[in-house]
Amino acid sequence: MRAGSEPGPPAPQSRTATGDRAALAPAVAAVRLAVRRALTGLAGDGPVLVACSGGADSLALAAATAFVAPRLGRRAGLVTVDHGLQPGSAQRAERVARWGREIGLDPVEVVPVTVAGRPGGPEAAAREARYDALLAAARRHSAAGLLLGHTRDDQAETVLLALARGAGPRGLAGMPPRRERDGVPLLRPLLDVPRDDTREACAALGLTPWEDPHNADPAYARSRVRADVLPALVRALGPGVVGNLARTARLLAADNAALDDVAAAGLSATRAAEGGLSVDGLAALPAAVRTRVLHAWARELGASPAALSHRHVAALDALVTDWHGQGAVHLPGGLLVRRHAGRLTT
Ligand SMILES: Nc1ncnc2c1ncn2[C@@H]1O[C@H](COP(=O)(O)OP(=O)(O)OP(=O)(O)O)[C@@H](O)[C@H]1O
Repeated sequence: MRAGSEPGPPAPQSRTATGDRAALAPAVAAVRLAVRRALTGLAGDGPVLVACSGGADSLALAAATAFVAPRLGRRAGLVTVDHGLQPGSAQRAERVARWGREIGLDPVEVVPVTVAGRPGGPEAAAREARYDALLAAARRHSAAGLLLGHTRDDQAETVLLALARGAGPRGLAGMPPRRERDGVPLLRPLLDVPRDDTREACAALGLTPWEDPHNADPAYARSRVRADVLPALVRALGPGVVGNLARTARLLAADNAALDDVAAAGLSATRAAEGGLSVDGLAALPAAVRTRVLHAWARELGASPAALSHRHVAALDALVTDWHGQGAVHLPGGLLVRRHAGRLTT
């Protein structure tokens, strides 16, 4: 989590934070190109909103968006969330907002959130509060997209963390460059941009990013991956590792999309006329499709995706493939699924 910034004075060589001479820096050009690709062909007339913490990634993203969006005939704004968790966070958020207005972003908003009282650990609670606030701001402004600053390095870390917890293809596909959440298109234009480029772009533009102490805190698995694991892999296997991990995510995302389509058709085909799903129909499907059908069905029944685990799906699958008269399967949300008369039913 990053929650504020202190954009510094313009560097001597740059006239403004988005000025022409700064465009000579290759990193600035790389970030702008990535933003241009993400915004080209974007549907809707509303502004795009950059979610900006003041960290290097979202600062470089905001600067590039302020430059690119008007050239594509699109308004661009900025939202910064004040989690209120660290002393001075409100002032930091105000500085980010002031900088955003100075470089021509409009609308610009600081949104304070209350993290306490939300379920989960402090990081998860802050993330939930942040996304709620960002999505609400995007809806308020009828935004065509909410832009997040995740980089290629974030993607590589996500893939490694997924591998380490034994995730399936869905987890290994990492973060999508684009997806709809609560009616708002979330865009991650920098997923192919190395983190070093966002830092270099900030330096070239004379911006001083805020360094979130959480990002270096070894209490968090992601921080340890960032500080120790990825650098060790790069030392052992070469600098291509980061890009390769991100490519694995892209490849798996494409496979997932195709398999999800097949599973949607499989779900329709296995629905029983009396309700529930036909066991024979499910048994005839390849395992990779069947487990997706069961996952999609469980969600349809009301199991929350966050709480639905590999274990739940495996237990549903066992009702089909390892039937020995076992009892009902408990799904999150108090749902019970049992096998009866050749069908899975609630
Ligand atoms: N305080 C904030 N205000 C606005 N946007 C933010 C804030 N913090 C993070 N973001 C946005 O989220 C992006 C990812 O930030 P970060 O990696 O710190 O979050 P995270 O906790 O890993 O979130 P995620 O669940 O998206 O992985 C940033 O690049 C930025 O676009």
